[in-house]
Amino acid sequence: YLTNALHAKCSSLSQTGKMKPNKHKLTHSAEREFGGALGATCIPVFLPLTVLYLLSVCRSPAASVLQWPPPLPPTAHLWDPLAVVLIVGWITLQSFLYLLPIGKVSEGLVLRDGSRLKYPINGFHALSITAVLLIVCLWLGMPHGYLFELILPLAVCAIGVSYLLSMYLYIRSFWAPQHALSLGGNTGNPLYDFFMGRELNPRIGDFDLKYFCELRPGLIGWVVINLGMLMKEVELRGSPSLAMLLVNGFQLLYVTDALWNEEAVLTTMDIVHDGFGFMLAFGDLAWVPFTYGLQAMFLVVHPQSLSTLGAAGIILLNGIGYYIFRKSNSQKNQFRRDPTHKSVAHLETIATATGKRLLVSGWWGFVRHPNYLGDLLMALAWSLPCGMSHILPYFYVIYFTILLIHREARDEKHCRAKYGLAWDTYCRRVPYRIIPYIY
Ligand SMILES: NC(=O)C1=CN([C@@H]2O[C@H](COP(=O)(O)OP(=O)(O)OC[C@H]3O[C@@H](n4cnc5c(N)ncnc54)[C@H](OP(=O)(O)O)[C@@H]3O)[C@@H](O)[C@H]2O)C=CC1
Ligand SMILES: CC(C)=CCC[C@@H](C)[C@H]1CC=C2C3=C(CC[C@@]21C)[C@@]1(C)CC[C@H](O)C(C)(C)[C@@H]1CC3
Repeated sequence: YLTNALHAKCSSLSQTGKMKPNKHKLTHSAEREFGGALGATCIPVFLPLTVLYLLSVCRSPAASVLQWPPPLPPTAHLWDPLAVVLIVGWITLQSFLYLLPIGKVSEGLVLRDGSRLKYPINGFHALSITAVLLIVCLWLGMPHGYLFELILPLAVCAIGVSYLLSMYLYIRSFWAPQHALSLGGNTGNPLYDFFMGRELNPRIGDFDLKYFCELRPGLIGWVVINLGMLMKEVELRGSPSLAMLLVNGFQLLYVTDALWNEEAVLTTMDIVHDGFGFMLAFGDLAWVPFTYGLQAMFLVVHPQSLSTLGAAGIILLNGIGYYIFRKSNSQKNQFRRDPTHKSVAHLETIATATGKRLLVSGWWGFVRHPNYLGDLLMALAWSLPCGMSHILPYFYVIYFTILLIHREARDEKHCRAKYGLAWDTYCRRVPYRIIPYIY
């Protein structure tokens, strides 16, 4: 209800706030997330250091997070001009592919001023063209395994780019009209707003910066780095291991799925609700490509032997996770886009005061976040090929559990504000959040 009141307030402000730099704040400090101003000050320092620490530990022979002193690299190993060329070249290539007039154009959800933004749906084309370019480069003899040596300078450079981008986003947001500002990132506290992001959908012309960063350079970069680790293994041992093939295959499936179903990202919390600030810029450009693939990097230095039965079990786990993840996400997207479609029309729903309905049967009647459950099962399957001897390859599944529990709580708060009593009824009908009978 508070959100709706703010929506109405912002729509009226939008009539006046177009030309002058905006200085108004839209929310009050009581609603701050991520530990408020203190969290927003510490996280931008702590997380970039965590990326560099994890990469260093992963490449060390012990690969132990408890190792003291930690195996930190000399500063000279953190910098290489080639990394700058590769990162700038990579972002330029992905921007060029984003702008290619191929694929369809889709509309996002209705914004506070009643308008809808248009988005190019050509992510899968971008992935395919990148794959062809990569194959040509490999065929011409490009030493792709060198990414293993270059990983720290690449990460430093990506972190630098995410800082520069966040500063640009923060500054330009003061010229955005009021209705284009996010409701959560405009408290008036510069550090907090820098972290959360002031502007909702910053664009340069038709180029949507948040949508581009969410799915292109980081996500595709992640699987390109994974392939680099596979090539490094081939250099060292003559052929890729089964564990490395599984990790590469699973994560490639995940990224391909995200780009194949690109349109679905238009209804996620990040695009609809969150501003574009340091959290997402750093998450998309540095955190995802350099920590989500730690398993492949771990396998280069710590080879694992995997039995056929073990591999079959892990493939089955990933398959089940993927099935739940895909089916539940597709069911909700289909329902939100067209509730009368034959695949969802038979499902039981409850009405809400907003006019939108909530599913209470099918996947969304099983638990309140079936998509998170599937995602978590996949996360576990990505770590298991690395064996049980180290905790480091399980970093992703541990971090992801924390992220999704926190995300679920944030979403719950938004839904309760949006749907009021209907949300409480839904929670009574579907009591478990992510894991049936457990959580
Ligand atoms: N790999 C990674 O790092 C990450 C992956 N993810 C994945 O991204 C995907 C999207 O996640 P996310 O954006 O967090 O959230 P969801 O896709 O789960 O969307 C939540 C929204 O769905 C709608 N909704 C909730 N319950 C119902 C219902 N019963 N019936 C109809 N609509 C409902 C509500 O929005 P409304 O009613 O307004 O439509 C709610 O705000 C997930 O699969 C998640 O696992 C997410 C974060 C990180
Ligand atoms: C620690 C830190 C800075 C966290 C920031 C969070 C981001 C890394 C994630 C927030 C939501 C994300 C999503 C995906 C990747 C990670 C981030 C950006 C996603 C693109 C992965 C692929 C999925 O299929 C997806 C498209 C559903 C998903 C959307 C959310």
